[in-house]
Amino acid sequence: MTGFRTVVVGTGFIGPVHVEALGRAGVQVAGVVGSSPEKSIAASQRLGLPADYKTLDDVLADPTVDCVHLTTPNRYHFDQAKAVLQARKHVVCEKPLAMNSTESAELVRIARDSGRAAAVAYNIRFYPLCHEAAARVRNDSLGSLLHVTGSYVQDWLLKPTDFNWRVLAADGGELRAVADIGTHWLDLIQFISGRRITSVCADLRTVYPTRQRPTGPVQTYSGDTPADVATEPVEITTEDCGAIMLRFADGANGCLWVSQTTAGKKNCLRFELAGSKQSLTWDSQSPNALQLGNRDRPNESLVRDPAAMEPTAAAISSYPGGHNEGFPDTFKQLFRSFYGAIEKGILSDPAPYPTFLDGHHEILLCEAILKSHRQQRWVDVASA
Ligand SMILES: NC(=O)C1=CN([C@@H]2O[C@H](COP(=O)(O)OP(=O)(O)OC[C@H]3O[C@@H](n4cnc5c(N)ncnc54)[C@H](OP(=O)(O)O)[C@@H]3O)[C@@H](O)[C@H]2O)C=CC1
Ligand SMILES: O=C1CO[C@H](CO)[C@@H](O)[C@@H]1O
Repeated sequence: MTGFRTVVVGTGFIGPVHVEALGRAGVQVAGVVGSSPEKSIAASQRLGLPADYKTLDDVLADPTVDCVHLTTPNRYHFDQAKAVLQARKHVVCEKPLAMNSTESAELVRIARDSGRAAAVAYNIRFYPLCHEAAARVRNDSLGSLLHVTGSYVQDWLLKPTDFNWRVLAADGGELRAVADIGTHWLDLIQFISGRRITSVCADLRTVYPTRQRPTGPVQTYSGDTPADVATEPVEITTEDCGAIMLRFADGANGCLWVSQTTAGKKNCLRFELAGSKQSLTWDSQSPNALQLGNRDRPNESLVRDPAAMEPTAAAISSYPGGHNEGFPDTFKQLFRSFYGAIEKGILSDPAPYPTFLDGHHEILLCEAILKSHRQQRWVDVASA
């Protein structure tokens, strides 16, 4: 990638992942911005970057910055993405795109009017074998799609003393586990299957209606709250886990289980796509193998190898077979796809990366899921 200058806003868990991946994708990182000027300077020093920008306003005022990546907590995404686009810069926003569909619809409109590219960081699409699965659906290897099942489970919020801004509806949104990790699965499955989910039926559960909040800040995945840290009880309305039945546009159906309270599962997304000829099974904790399930011949395991994969999957695979690729590589590939599309003049849908329209669709899905849970019935997903 030549010529792009990008700034990353947010310096917690995923901000530095963006910084590293941008460097590996060949995009110049011009700086990082934290929640205060002091934190911006400290993070710049930590990451070995110039400390030219103390706030997002500094970044927006600089015409030499082409693009801004937003890796802040969910409640800031709308205002920050809007400001970036209105400053006529490209934007990559972390998921979920916004706190509700009024916000996400407005962002879609602003992005369209801006003539700038706008992506949501649904990075899991960019595991090469997820692109391989999508190509195999398109070339009819699976036959017609019958059903799709799977889960996304973690354990970092297993204890009532585990705390993070995500558990608060005001910071993360009314839905938590579903919006935070479930939407990765829902985005991925719709990308692979090439079909929209049209109706949902959900049953969600808040395992801990009260959690203990440390009186100081807590970073994502920071582990157990130390015993000597003072805490206060906080009422929790967001869900820890839940099941969602799904109907797809062409009649296929399926279900998703989401949980942030499954001991031993650190960050585990699994799917099984069942077609009339073959099934595909994948697990994010072993991302370099895709299982092909056959009825009349032995099952097969496709090990990630550019020489043996469909061209679209080989194109996002940097290393030969046997040289494992993982989570950080997905961001590199997503950013290559995003900046590569801008270089080709692709600034809106359809695009080879998840767009703000995809992000808006995920918010509409979340709203249908919450409504379905509250009313305990099937709910149609509103059209984007
Ligand atoms: N695609 C993926 O795989 C992942 C996506 N995410 C998404 O990324 C986002 C951030 O999550 P995560 O990194 O885990 O969160 P963290 O809490 O670890 O980090 C958030 C960062 O945002 C900074 N921040 C807060 N408010 C502002 C502000 N107004 N301006 C600038 N910076 C601010 C914080 O600074 P300070 O600490 O100084 O307050 C902190 O550096 C979320 O939307 C999340 O859903 C997260 C993880 C993985
Ligand atoms: O992919 C992810 C890994 O876990 C994080 C913490 O729950 C999520 O926010 C994130 O989207």
